[in-house]
Amino acid sequence: MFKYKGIRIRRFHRDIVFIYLSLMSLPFTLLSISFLYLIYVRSPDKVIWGALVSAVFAFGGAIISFAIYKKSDNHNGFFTRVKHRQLLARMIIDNKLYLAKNRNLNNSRQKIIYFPKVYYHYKKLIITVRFPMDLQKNQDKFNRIGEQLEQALFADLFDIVDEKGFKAYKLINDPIQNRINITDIKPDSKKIELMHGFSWDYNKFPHALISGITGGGKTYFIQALLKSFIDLGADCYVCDPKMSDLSQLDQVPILNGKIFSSTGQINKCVREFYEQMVERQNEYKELLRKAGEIGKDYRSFNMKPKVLFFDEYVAHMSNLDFKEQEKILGYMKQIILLGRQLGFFLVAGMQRPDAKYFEDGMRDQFGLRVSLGQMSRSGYIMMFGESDKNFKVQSDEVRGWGYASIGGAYVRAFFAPFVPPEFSFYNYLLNKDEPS
Ligand SMILES: Nc1ncnc2c1ncn2[C@@H]1O[C@H](COP(=O)(O)OP(=O)(O)OP(=O)(O)O)[C@@H](O)[C@H]1O
Repeated sequence: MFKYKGIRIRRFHRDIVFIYLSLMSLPFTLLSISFLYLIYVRSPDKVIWGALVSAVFAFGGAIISFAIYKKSDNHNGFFTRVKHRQLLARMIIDNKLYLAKNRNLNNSRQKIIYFPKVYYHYKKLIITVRFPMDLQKNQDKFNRIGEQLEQALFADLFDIVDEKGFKAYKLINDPIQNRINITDIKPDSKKIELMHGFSWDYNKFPHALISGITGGGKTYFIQALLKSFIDLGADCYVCDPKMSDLSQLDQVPILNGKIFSSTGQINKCVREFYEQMVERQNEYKELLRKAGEIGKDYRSFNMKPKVLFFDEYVAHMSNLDFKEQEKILGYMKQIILLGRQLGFFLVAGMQRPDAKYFEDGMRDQFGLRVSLGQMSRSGYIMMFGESDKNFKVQSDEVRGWGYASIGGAYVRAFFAPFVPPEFSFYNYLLNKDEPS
């Protein structure tokens, strides 16, 4: 079946921006020339004045064209995409990724006999660049071109797909542009949008693991998830041993009595959350038996989701004695294992996912994994496993940035929903009705 691969990159694309600008200025230039010609024919004595007016008009046209170009060269505008094509053409030409031969023995000028079939495709914020796998001289280079593409296009590589005859690199253009505001998160029974074009299907990939250096934005991101689940009508519980901003939320009716900070309270909360899940499991089995169906989940029986937010999970665990640790770990494993179908979700925050408290492949069971702020290579490996991702650092001015992966897919650059200074989470929750 025919599949649209995108716009083929041609040699002339190396100057495509200039070509577009010239075409846009052309009407102005033609009008100027016509005007000058008219003056010359009708009043030759005013030709100097006419030339001046024409020049100003043509120059104005060039400026307008340039202004349109500048305006459209951001936010994934038309010229951003034109520029990408220019960059790709230049990359192919400057790196001699084509085949050429001398025109003849006496002429050292070269004739290109093979220009690779590279395609550029852009849809819904995603750039796909396809390189040919045609056994030509550069196939090896095209197999390892991801990092170069990221740098040239100023984009984040999030997937590489092998297609028939092509290798497709998928990138997000300047990912910070896809950042959303905390007030723009509109969760539904299927997903929570975390960035434009990046949503978390929490039923399919349940539980979230969030790590981050101090000041990386963990608490803010946990707040964004808490807000989303509360908006969904979920029953939320918060364990916050650090007594951060989250602890203050105990004052709002919707979270009253559901925020825990001391070691004893937190252990009790985890145990009770687990017990509620076991209770629901029995109820669910009964309902399922009556309905005589399989393959359903909590949503089929109008059960509301329940979410346990556990910040500083590792710090809390390291304060417990061995016996208590075993107990909490046991509850956590069960919640992770059975929670999806029953609508019991876990959002765990920590500085580093210490392997000691994530035994038996527990880490891989977290559907959403997010690291915030700059982490060490070993920290990234702990979060996402071994990957060839090129982890870059953002400027100090940007807060709440990091990397994310859903369902073990390719790790991608992430910007947590932006929380503007005027947004008061406390006031927002004050106006929320308690879940029935
Ligand atoms: N998503 C965001 N939107 C706006 N500002 C943010 C965001 N994330 C972080 N910040 C800024 O960074 C600061 C630190 O964020 P936060 O308190 O979430 O860090 P943290 O990782 O929880 O740190 P710690 O572990 O030390 O508490 C915030 O006070 C805020 O100014």
